[in-house]
Amino acid sequence: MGLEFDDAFIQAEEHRPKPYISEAGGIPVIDLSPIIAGEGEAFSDLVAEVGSACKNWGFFQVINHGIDGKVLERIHAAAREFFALPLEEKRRVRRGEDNPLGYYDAENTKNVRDWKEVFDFVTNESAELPATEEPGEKRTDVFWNQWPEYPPEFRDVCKEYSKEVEKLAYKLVELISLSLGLPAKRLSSFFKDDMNFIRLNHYPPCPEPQLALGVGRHKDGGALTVLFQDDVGGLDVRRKNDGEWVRVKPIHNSFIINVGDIFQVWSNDTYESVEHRVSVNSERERFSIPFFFNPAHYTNVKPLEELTSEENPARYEEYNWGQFFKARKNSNFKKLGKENVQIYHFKKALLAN
Ligand SMILES: O=C(O)CCC(=O)C(=O)O
Ligand SMILES: [Fe+2]
Repeated sequence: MGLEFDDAFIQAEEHRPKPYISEAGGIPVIDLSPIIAGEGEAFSDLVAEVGSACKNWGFFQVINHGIDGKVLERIHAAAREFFALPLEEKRRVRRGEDNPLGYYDAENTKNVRDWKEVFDFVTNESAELPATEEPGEKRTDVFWNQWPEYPPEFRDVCKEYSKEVEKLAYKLVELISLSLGLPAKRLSSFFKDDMNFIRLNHYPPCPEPQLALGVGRHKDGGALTVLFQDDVGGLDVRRKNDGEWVRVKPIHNSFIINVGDIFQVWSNDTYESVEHRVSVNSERERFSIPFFFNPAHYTNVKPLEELTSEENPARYEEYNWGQFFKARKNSNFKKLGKENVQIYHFKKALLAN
């Protein structure tokens, strides 16, 4: 394995995981089977359940989501085989300054190195980002997928997975829209030229699991995350009611869903993007696969008109999603020594009355 423990991985004392983290009283588990009917009492109950999970937790787990267990097995196996390759082989599809997609083993979250290696790809084969508005420079960035030669089925398996998970993400966005009192398809057009990407995460056993994290505490910047994890466990979510870290208990073939920053802004803080992190352990490697469901890069994000009023004015200034994404990507790549962009930077100073 390529990772060797050094000081770059050490979290400040207040951010280190406690030796024991409770799985009790964790995030809600929601049965999605009423989606098939799409109406009726069970469906309305489902919408209400999704709404209260988004409001109280920002996170929930779904079962009976309609994705065949074999699809999950195939992507899990492909990830396992890819990360087991020699480092030189993985580095043939390495992420670089000009293209942030592919293999990478030196990502920082909030300027501390994560104990993980990743492989990123976009679901649209390539993705375009808006021009950088720097003096003397007008450049459009294009990201493109870099597919490894081994395992040979890797690309097809990734494509199969992305198609399935994208369908699920659309359904979840519809449920969340309904839960906010909006028409089911209210948000669909934002995702027309989406900028979705999938990350394969591999967290090797860590010699110092009490000092490091697989991913440091953060909030997801996009609209919605649909995460598959294996049965090892390690995802910790900050519980809203008391600020405690709770471990998400793995449920075989389930997905973990969380609303990202964009939903927080669209819903004008009705739903909140919740902090989470990944703890590692010294014995077992862990795999996880987040799908980040994002609108088109040209989307300007702001609170939805239907959800604001004179009594509940918009709490955020509009911001451009593509620029936000790019700023985040750069700060993950480089140790910048400063805070990366956050949605509270767009929060309006509201006059108290
Ligand atoms: O591995 C996990 O469980 C979560 C990873 C994560 O939060 C992320 O990649 O944004
Ligand atoms: Fe995350």
